[in-house]
Amino acid sequence: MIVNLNLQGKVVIVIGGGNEALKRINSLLKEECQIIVISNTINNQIKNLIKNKKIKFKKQNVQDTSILSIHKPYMVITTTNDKKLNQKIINDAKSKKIIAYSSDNPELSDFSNPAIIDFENLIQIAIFTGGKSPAMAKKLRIESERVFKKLITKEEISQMKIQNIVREIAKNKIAKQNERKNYLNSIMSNKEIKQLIKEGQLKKAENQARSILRNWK
Ligand SMILES: C[C@@]1(CC(=O)O)C2=NC(=C\c3[nH]c(c(CCC(=O)O)c3CC(=O)O)Cc3[nH]c(c(CC(=O)O)c3CCC(=O)O)/C=C3\N/C(=C\2)[C@@H](CCC(=O)O)[C@]3(C)CC(=O)O)/[C@H]1CCC(=O)O
Ligand SMILES: NC(=O)c1ccc[n+]([C@@H]2O[C@H](COP(=O)([O-])OP(=O)(O)OC[C@H]3O[C@@H](n4cnc5c(N)ncnc54)[C@H](O)[C@@H]3O)[C@@H](O)[C@H]2O)c1
Repeated sequence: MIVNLNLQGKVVIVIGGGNEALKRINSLLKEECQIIVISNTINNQIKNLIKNKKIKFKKQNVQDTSILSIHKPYMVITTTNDKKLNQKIINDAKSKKIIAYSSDNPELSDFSNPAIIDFENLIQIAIFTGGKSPAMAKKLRIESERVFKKLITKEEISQMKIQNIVREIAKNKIAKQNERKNYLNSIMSNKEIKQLIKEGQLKKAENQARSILRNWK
């Protein structure tokens, strides 16, 4: 089942510092969680992230699962090239009710990683083959990215940003969900707002949406 995990403010440990660790760190960076990398070596890109204070680093040769009791993470991702160690970590994490993922063990992991098409961290499209062919997931991601980039316009992304703002206000202002839906749809199809978005006048478009909300009966 594809779900979206909320990791905001949570501690996530990544064990290992190679290419696979980097892939996992890059997707975690969008989640506003606290990332701690534990490894005996790290590649240059991870080094840069540490230098820029995006992630924390503990140089350590991991031999047992004591790091789980020490750091008490919400999630652990193990990416070492030592299959036995990865397995030990993932098993102990499960017994401690920590969400666990191992790059070399999809069967034991609590979640998997689809190929993702991302638009400004506002829209994500996932392609998943259920472990049948990650390489095909990547190929289809690259092909569909081209199509979706044509399909989803800059104006629609701006509309989404406005919807996000006025939707929150509407939750307090309009009691009935059905009415809120009508209001949000009216903003989406409002010609004046569409025109302002087209002209790049986003603040004016937002104010117009706010004004319609103020007068909504
Ligand atoms: C989609 C993507 C997302 C991401 O990684 O974030 C992703 N793998 C990608 C690429 C890729 N991975 C591998 C190759 C080489 C070809 C090959 O071996 O097949 C390529 C292609 C390349 O690199 O070009 C090797 C590989 N992958 C896995 C194993 C272990 C195993 O199968 O046991 C091994 C063998 C390791 C070894 O041999 O040591 C397992 C998984 N890989 C998954 C995701 C999950 C299933 C997703 C699905 O089914 O759709 C799953 C189950 C992991 C999980 O649980 O999350 C990302 C593309 C991102 C993009 O560019 O968009
Ligand atoms: N899921 C996927 O899509 C996918 C893709 C490629 C590879 N993999 C798997 O991911 C694993 C890692 O791949 P990689 O390319 O990052 O490998 P790598 O060899 O580049 O990196 C392994 C890292 O783990 C660290 N490490 C190893 N033993 C350690 C220990 N005891 N304590 C601390 N750190 C330790 C190493 O220092 C290194 O930084 C492999 O097992 C591979 O099979 C999965």
